[in-house]
Amino acid sequence: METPSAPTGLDADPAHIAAQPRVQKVPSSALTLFIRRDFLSPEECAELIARIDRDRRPSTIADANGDGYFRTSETCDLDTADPFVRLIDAKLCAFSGIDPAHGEPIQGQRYEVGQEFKAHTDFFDPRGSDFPKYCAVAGNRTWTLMAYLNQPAAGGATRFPKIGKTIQPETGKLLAWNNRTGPGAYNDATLHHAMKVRSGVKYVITKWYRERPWG
Ligand SMILES: O=C(O)CCC(=O)C(=O)O
Ligand SMILES: [Fe+2]
Repeated sequence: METPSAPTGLDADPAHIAAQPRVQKVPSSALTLFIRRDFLSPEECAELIARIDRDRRPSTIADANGDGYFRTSETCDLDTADPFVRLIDAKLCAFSGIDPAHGEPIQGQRYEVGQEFKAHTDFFDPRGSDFPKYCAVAGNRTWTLMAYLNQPAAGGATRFPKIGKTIQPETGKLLAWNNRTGPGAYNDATLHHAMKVRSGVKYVITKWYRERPWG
């Protein structure tokens, strides 16, 4: 793995992301969304999958809406003391250019056949009842980085219905998007649906950044 340079910004600079090798910008005036294929190597993905399989638990949601099938996957809080996880985190922070202090610990998500995470935004609804619980200290989410760790045999795409874009899982492929349009302004065009896996198992990691330092 290359040694990532130290990130310094409090928010991602889209120009910093766009300037990196092999980065594609999804054409959309409504949403800043980048794709970087092969961001993680197959070996890095395999190491992360092993940790997710070992430590997974049922996923949860904020502002539960009464739909018990809204998010049926499993989640893993990757160990922030694990040197391998720290390397992956540094690589993500170098890509985003955001100060690591603003990052939540990386999570893993695992979906079996029929499991999904229905259309949602990663930012928390400032009017939602769970907002103080999740956002009092660090504020809302700013950027999302998400990497697919494998390619399930069928299904498991990530659909952004408001911009009409569906992204297929591929081992090591990274997505990065801005959840905000400006300070305190959250972008509904980030709505996305982790669609049902039809065959095989799907694994991803998610890295979310906050308006203020985490914890
Ligand atoms: O698994 C995916 O494709 C998306 C995951 C996601 O949206 C999330 O964990 O917030
Ligand atoms: Fe999400």
